[in-house]
Amino acid sequence: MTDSIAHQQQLYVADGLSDEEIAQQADLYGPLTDSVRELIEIALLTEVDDPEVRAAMEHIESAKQLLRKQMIPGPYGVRWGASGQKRAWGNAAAGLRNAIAPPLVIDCDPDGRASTDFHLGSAYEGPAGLTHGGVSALVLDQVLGAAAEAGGAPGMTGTLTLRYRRPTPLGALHAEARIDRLEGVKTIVVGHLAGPDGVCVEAEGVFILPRWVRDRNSATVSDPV
Ligand SMILES: CCCCCCCC(=O)SCCNC(=O)CCNC(=O)[C@H](O)C(C)(C)COP(=O)(O)OP(=O)(O)OC[C@H]1O[C@@H](n2cnc3c(N)ncnc32)[C@H](O)[C@@H]1OP(=O)(O)O
Repeated sequence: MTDSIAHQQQLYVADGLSDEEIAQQADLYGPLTDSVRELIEIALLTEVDDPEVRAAMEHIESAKQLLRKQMIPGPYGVRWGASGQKRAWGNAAAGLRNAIAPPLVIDCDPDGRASTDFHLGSAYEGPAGLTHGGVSALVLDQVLGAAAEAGGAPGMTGTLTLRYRRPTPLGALHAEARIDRLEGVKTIVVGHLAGPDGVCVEAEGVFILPRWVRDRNSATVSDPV
């Protein structure tokens, strides 16, 4: 086993938190994440002058010092509570504690479907006024992966194929995915990202449970994503 796989395995943790403790953490840190996300947008768009910018930076520096007093060594990893509730709170697309995540709140169906309605603000711009193509890929990777997981055939993304059919606006968007078929250890998922004028990006993903997960029986590390 390579060092990188061993390191990755250590980040799948059953920490035994109760649902109540998890809800308390979500209530505490979720609003912090929302606030930082809002700060990103404000920092991007503000046009205040030098004194206000300098004063704001001092406040931000104070906040950083407060929050740094006690830290996870990082990264967050994936954790399961006592009831089996999964927390991928560091996830770049959907993590409750990750301010760069849009965030996606994904509805999942055990028949292998997933969908999400979400909003992308100015921080996700690529071409002027439009969503960055890499952000579209991020969203679709996550939603397709969630469909694979929901259908009981999770995996890491082996291949993600995208067709950008029309520009994706910023603002209110929708993404959905479904398992198309299973081929041995591969789960093939199809989906799309749509704006108010229809489908903008079509996607097909091949999701594969890594060999090290396939080879071991431990329930605590049965889900690599
Ligand atoms: C709810 C959560 C949603 C999360 C969504 C987000 C998911 C992610 O972003 S994951 C991060 C991005 N992906 C990665 O970093 C993956 C990196 N790659 C790997 O870890 C490995 O190459 C992995 C797991 C894809 C395959 O490795 P391994 O399990 O050893 O494959 P291996 O046993 O050689 O091959 C198994 C089968 O898959 C096929 N295969 C292997 N790699 C790929 C690939 N990249 N694409 C397509 N097929 C592949 C093989 O041909 C073989 O097919 P068959 O059974 O028909 O002969």
